[in-house]
Amino acid sequence: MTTEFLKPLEWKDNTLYILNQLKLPEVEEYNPKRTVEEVFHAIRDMELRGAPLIGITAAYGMAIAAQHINSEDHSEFMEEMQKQASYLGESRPTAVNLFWALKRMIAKAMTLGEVSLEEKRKVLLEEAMIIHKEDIAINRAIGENLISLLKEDMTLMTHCNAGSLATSEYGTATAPMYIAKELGWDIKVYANETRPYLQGARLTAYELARGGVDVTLITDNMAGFLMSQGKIDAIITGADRVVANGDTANKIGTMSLAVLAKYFNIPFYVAVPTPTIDLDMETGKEIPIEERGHEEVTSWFGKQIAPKDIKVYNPAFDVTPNDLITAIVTEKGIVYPPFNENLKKLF
Ligand SMILES: CSC[C@H]1O[C@H](OP(=O)(O)O)[C@H](O)[C@@H]1O
Repeated sequence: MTTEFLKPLEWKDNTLYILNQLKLPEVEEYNPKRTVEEVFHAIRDMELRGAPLIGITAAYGMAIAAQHINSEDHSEFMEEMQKQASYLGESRPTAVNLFWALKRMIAKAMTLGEVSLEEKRKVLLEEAMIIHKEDIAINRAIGENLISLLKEDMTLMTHCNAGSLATSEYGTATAPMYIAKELGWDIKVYANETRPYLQGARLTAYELARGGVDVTLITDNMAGFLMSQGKIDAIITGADRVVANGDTANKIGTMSLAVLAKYFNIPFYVAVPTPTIDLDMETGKEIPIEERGHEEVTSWFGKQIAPKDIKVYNPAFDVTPNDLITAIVTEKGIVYPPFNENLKKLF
């Protein structure tokens, strides 16, 4: 039996509708985004989030940008498209998928010098839809590659949300979990709540339970204790940027899990589509780490949970050193160390 997934976005009636993840799990509300500014704020304010989904949304944002350009002159068209791409590129710095999608849309636009403005708009919308459709196939392939590393009765742990609410359909880290369920395997999953935005509690627990996967929610500080009890067979996370030597940026707390996994000798897998791999960066030291507002730590939806003016440090990501990663699983195959030699073979 196949899984029915929540759609984090939908292009309908020439409008981009985005599921507002800030309201999940209580409310499933889709909001229309008709301007580049609206798309920018949806990404920046995390109405939607997740590296691949950010890329897909930015691609639709560039299609929307084209609809607001009225010049038939190609150089004027490209100048405005570049401007909008730079603007969207300022929304969030860590997930390389954003920049990958923007570059791909600009490259497509550059090939359209000889066609009408109307045709440019049509082709760019089609390109965004292709990027979206490709992501669905990529995630299924990641799941099929990753499940070959698992056994039917395993207990897994995942961090943050790298599921259908961060991508399309199967997700990346969650892809083998959904496929295992479809195969009738007895896979159990522990989802870490993932402070401060609570992607695990609000999104992963929600989507896996909704999809019929056996999921248990824990707070982040329980992860090590579970591992010490021998209850975790493997840890699977997503990623926001994997660089040439395999160092991996992902949600804050991921690196701590990888250290614990090493200590307790538990396999640590990173599930990632190739657009999340950035070979232009040699090591994780180069990855820009987004810092977000203090209010995400001191309150939650208006409920003050810390002193209002307390000093706060709120990095949204950390970088897991490549030597803590067992394998990086992509749609093109499973990559083992030495990552600085093996990742580039994917391209
Ligand atoms: C497959 S999603 C990748 C990645 O994105 C999430 O970050 P955020 O929720 O801040 O966009 C998280 O790090 C996921 O693992």
